[in-house]
Amino acid sequence: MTHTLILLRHGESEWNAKNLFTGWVDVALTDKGRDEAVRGGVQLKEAGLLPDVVHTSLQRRAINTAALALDAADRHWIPVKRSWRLNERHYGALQGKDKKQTLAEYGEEQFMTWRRSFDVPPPPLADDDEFSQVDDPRYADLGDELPRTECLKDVIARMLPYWQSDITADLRAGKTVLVAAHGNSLRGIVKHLDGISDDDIAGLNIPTGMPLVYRLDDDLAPTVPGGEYLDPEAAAAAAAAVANQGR
Ligand SMILES: O=C(O)[C@@H](CO)OP(=O)(O)O
Repeated sequence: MTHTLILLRHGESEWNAKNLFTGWVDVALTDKGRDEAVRGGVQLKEAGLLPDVVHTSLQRRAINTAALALDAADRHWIPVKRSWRLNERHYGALQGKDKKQTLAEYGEEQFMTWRRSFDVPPPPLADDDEFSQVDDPRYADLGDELPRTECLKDVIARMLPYWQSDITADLRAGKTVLVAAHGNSLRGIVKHLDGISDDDIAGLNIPTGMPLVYRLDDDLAPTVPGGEYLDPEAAAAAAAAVANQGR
């Protein structure tokens, strides 16, 4: 039996458009981002890929992307499950900072270490920072698990328990599963699925609003490594633009 998993990064957010490090800051989609989400849903419908269940983060850019895409695919009625474990990587003290200015101030090596190294997190965000989540009611139950910064390794460590408990359960039950999440939480899922090395994952970027489809075998291993974008050319160009942010 083949299992179908669809990964969808949210459409362009207001801070993507402004080129700011975002992380756990709960910014909205832009008009372009909403259009991307609708287009992603139309593509799913045209390809006959109809989700039976959707998993999202607790952040409005992913939540609203899922709603818009599913509405466009006539699947707005399916069950929704949400978890903070699918949130974007917490970007620590970089949250709210301009990517171009950060590159100019700290140089290429430090900038790329913070953006794409596997195990070096940015400096932690202070609890009294305007972009902190310490008083956010949606994370009130997290206690000591509430991050102040994360590297990709940390994201994978907090994402995998949810992958194993909830997402794989739906896949094994034969459901077509949509995961609407974020650039770095989805990079974590892709790294896990494709067995990408800690070094090589630095070169993988996920574009906004473009469904990435994985067909998985009984061991939940991809039958096509890397999965398949429904519009591969547009996805490659958009992923290159993500890689070049700050330049
Ligand atoms: O700012 C962020 O939270 C992420 C995703 O937009 O950026 P980056 O691609 O630089 O990790």
